Amino acid sequence: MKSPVRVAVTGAAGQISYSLLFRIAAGEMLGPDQPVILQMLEITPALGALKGVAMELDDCAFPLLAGMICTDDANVAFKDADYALLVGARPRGPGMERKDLLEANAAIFSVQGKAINDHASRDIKVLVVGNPANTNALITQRNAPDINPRQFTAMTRLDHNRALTQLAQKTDKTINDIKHLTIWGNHSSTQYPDIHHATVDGQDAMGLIDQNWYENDFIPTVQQRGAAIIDARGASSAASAANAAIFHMRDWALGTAEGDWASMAVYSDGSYGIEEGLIYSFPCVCKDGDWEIVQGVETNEFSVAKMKATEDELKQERDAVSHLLP
Ligand SMILES: NC(=O)C1=CN([C@@H]2O[C@H](COP(=O)(O)OP(=O)(O)OC[C@H]3O[C@@H](n4cnc5c(N)ncnc54)[C@H](O)[C@@H]3O)[C@@H](O)[C@H]2O)C=CC1
Ligand SMILES: O=C([O-])CC(=O)C(=O)O
Repeated sequence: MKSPVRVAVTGAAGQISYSLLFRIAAGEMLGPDQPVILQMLEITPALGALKGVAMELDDCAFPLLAGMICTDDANVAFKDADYALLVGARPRGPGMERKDLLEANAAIFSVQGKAINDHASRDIKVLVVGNPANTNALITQRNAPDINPRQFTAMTRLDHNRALTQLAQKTDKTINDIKHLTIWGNHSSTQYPDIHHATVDGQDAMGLIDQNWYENDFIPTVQQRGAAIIDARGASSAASAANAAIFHMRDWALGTAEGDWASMAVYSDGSYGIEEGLIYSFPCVCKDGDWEIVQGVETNEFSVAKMKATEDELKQERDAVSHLLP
């Protein structure tokens, strides 16, 4: 058995964490031979509810759960953390865009970035889930100047998974038949779900569907899926978001599937002409605990326009929080 690693989870008494924590403790994120210590952060009024979650974790008797910390102090939650999942933030309601949450949520991430900088493991891997996720990840990263910016990522895996299922259902195949699908850009309604390189059971995806379905059905369905869940459920997606967080971290730590890639919002190095330093979703391959942006993916005029539109939105979001970016 390996020695335990420390996993910090914020918003630990919220609805996403109620799915997430149990799967981390069951070994679904870091593997069946990796014990974990859960370091759970909440705001003070939610500490009672968090205690209840910790009691349930106890009652699961997970063999891999090597310890738990419940706290309302970010400096304690991130102490020596090897992984951090930043979930704690307000969710949107009907009729809102995710960027409408910037004002309510952005300050959380500057505080937590500083706490990570001062207390976490120098090798920490950070995933930001709380919305607007890409810009919150940027705020976190910029407030943690002593840590390599590559270690701060945001979640577009839920969008990736949504796109897989839409394409599988349309082509009457399973998600296991699909490879090389990409979500570019922001986790927002400007994201660009791209299937130009995707294959379905070895066949070119674009040859199996028509352009009208792609542009007017598939793309808007994936872009608006979060809002559709809010309308249907009366609350934003939780179990599917937790699942995507598990997949993102699992792939980052243990590697992406052979012969495929995953969508991850990562620190742009200028690839595909995207401004350096933005947290932008790219096709990524992970190996040995590190990610790499897949290079050489061809982009036509349609794709370039969509990639640029979502980049422009990220620049606007960044400019709106410039006071939080040291
Ligand atoms: N990136 C993505 O694909 C997705 C992102 N989200 C986002 O995830 C976030 C959380 O969603 P839910 O769990 O449904 O919300 P929730 O409201 O059920 O839980 C959020 C929790 O965070 C806590 N919290 C607030 N401020 C905090 C702070 N400073 N430190 C620690 N904890 C804090 C709250 O007390 C609450 O318990 C939302 O911003 C939501 O929009 C949701 C689905 C998908
Ligand atoms: O739509 C929302 O506000 C929650 C979310 O990010 C998603 O489900 O993708």
